[in-house]
Amino acid sequence: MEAGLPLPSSSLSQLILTQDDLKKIAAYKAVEYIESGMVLGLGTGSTAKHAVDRIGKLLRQGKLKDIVGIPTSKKTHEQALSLGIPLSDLDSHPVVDLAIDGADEVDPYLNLVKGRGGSLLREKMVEGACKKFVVIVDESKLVNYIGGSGLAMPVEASESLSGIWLRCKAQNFGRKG
Ligand SMILES: O=C[C@H](O)[C@H](O)[C@H](O)COP(=O)(O)O
Repeated sequence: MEAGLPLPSSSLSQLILTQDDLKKIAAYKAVEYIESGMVLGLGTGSTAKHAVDRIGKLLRQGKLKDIVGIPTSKKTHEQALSLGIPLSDLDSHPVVDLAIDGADEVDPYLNLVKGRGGSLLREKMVEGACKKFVVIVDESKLVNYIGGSGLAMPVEASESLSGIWLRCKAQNFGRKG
């Protein structure tokens, strides 16, 4: 199905949408928030991929102009390059106008689990620098509580991060350094 909304209402009752169709519809809706000239955070995963495809198409059609994309993974970098989306990084563009990405879980308070696709750290860097963050999910990602899917929980570990944690802990005990 080509998810070019709106769908004709007469055929709605006969449509059976796949999970991928739903991802695409959500992704295309998010892309409507993009304006020419924006610096965009480009998410990772099977849902965000539809958004990146759509951005590439709108650029080719001349409906979007002067977009700069900041990818959140090597895979997204390669996809965007193949679509001709101009790319940059946070050093050159420390403020991102809008980021679009999927999520692994969303609870009723809009808390998220992200990173099951393996790009948690870069996503946090890019999406933490954005003015607006649009998260696109199909209903399979909705949970009553974080962890409710019962699937793996992405965990981030690095020497520098544990260093930060140790420093915070030391300060809590009233020590410096
Ligand atoms: O690291 C991956 C990202 O957080 C993805 O946005 C997340 O895993 C959702 O991916 P998908 O859209 O493929 O379900």
